[in-house]
Amino acid sequence: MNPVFLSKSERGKLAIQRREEEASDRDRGRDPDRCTRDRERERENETRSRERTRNEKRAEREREKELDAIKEQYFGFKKPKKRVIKPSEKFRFSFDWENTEDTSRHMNALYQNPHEARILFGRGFRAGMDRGEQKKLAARIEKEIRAEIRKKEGVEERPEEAAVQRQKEAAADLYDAFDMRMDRHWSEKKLEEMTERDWRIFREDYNISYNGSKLPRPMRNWVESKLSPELLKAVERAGYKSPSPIQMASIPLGLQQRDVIGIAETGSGKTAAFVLPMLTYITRLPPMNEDNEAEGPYAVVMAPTRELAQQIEEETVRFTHYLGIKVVSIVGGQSIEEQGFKLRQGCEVVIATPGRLLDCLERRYAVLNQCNYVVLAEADRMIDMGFEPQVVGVLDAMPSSNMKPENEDEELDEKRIYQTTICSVLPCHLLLSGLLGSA
Ligand SMILES: Nc1ncnc2c1ncn2[C@@H]1O[C@H](COP(=O)(O)OP(=O)(O)OP(=O)(O)O)[C@@H](O)[C@H]1O
Repeated sequence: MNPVFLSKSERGKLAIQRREEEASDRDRGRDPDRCTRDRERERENETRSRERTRNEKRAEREREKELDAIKEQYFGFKKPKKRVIKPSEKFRFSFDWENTEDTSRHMNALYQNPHEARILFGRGFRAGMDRGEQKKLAARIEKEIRAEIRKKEGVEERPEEAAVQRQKEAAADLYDAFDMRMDRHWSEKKLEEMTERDWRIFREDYNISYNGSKLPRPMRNWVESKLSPELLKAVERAGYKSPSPIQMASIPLGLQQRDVIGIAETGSGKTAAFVLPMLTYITRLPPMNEDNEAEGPYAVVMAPTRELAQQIEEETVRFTHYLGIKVVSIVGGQSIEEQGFKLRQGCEVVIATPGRLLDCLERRYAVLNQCNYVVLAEADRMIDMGFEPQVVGVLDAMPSSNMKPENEDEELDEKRIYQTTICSVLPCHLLLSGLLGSA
C-alpha cells in the first residue's frame, strides 16, 4: 500500500479517535458487572415474551370455549347417551310354549271369534281384499244391525226400508263385475252404466275439480242435463253442440239451487253456466204479470263493466227465446229514468252494474222484493274495482226470508225457493274478500 500524505489536522483527528477507542477498551475491561446486567435483561425479556405467548394461548382457548358454547346454544348439542342395559336384556326368558298349553280359549269365547274391523254401512274398503266380497259382507252386516235395532225397538220393517236394503244387496252382487270393469270408455256407456272409475276419468278428461259436499254428478252432454225442453231447444238454436267443462260441472249444481263459485278461464262459457240454471229457476215461479211485477225481478245478475253486462244480456236473451222471459239491463251511461220506466213495466231478470242498480234502488226505481237468485259475474273483478259496498247494498235489498240452512250438508227441499248465489271468478284471482264468504 502506498504511503498517503496526511495533513496535520487529519493526523490530529486520527490520534483523538485512536485515544477514544483505547479508552473504551480499557473501560470495558474495567466493568465486569455490565455483562451480567445485560444477560439478566435478556433473560427478563425472554421470560416476558414467554408469558405473553402463554397468555395469548389461554385467551385463544377461552375464545374457542365461548364459541363452542354459542354453537351449542344455537345448534344444539347431542351428548353421547350412556347406554342403559334394560333388565329384560340382561335376563332373557324363553316364552316358547305348546299350542295345547294356551288356555285363553277356554277362559273367554271371544278368542274363538277374532273380531274383524267392519266398514261402517258399506262405506270405504280395506286395501288388498276383494272389493266385491267386502261390499257383500257390508250389506249383510248392515241388514243384521238394522234387524237387531228393529227387534230392540219392537218395530216392523217398512216396505220402503226393505226395498232399499234389497237394492243395496243387489248393488253389492253387481259390484264385482260392474265397477271394476274396464271394457269400454265412459263415452261409450249409458249414464246408468257409468262407474265411479268412469266418472273419475271423465272429470280428469275435462279437468273438472270440485270443493264441496254432496255434489251432483257433472252432466256429460246436453241431453243428460235436466234442462227443460224449451231451454234445450234454445241451446241447440245457439249452436252449442256440447257443454263446456264449467257448464258440465256447474249447471247440475245450479239446478239444485246450490250456491256456486265457478272458476274458469275467460271465454270458457261461464255465462251459459249460470244463465241456464237461473232461467230454469225462473220457469218454476209464477209468470210475471200485473199482480207481481211491482215486486221487482226474480233474478239479478251483476257485472263489473257495462260491456260485460251487455254481453251477458245478449247471451241471456238467446236462451229466453222459447220461454217468454223478459230481461232488462241497467248500466251506467244511459238515462236512469228510462231504465226505471223499463223496470216498472216488469221483467224477470235484471242485468246490471252494481253502482247503477244501487242508484235505482235508492231512488225507488227498482225493488228486489221477490229476488232470490243473484249472479255475480267476475265477482273478483268487481271487488278489485271497489264495488263491494254497492254489491253488498244490492244484496241487502233482497228478501232474507229464504236463506239456506246453516249446515251445508243438510238436504235442500227441491220444492222450496232458496236464496241462491252464483259467482264466476277467473282462476288467477282466487283470493276474494269476505264478500263471497257472506254470499
Ligand atoms: N257450450 C258451448 N258451445 C259453444 N260455444 C259456447 C258454449 N258456451 C259458450 N259458448 C260461446 O263461447 C263464447 C264465450 O262464452 P262466455 O262469454 O260465456 O265465456 P265467459 O267464460 O263468460 O267469458 P268472460 O270471462 O269473457 O265473460 C260465447 O260466444 C259463447 O256464445
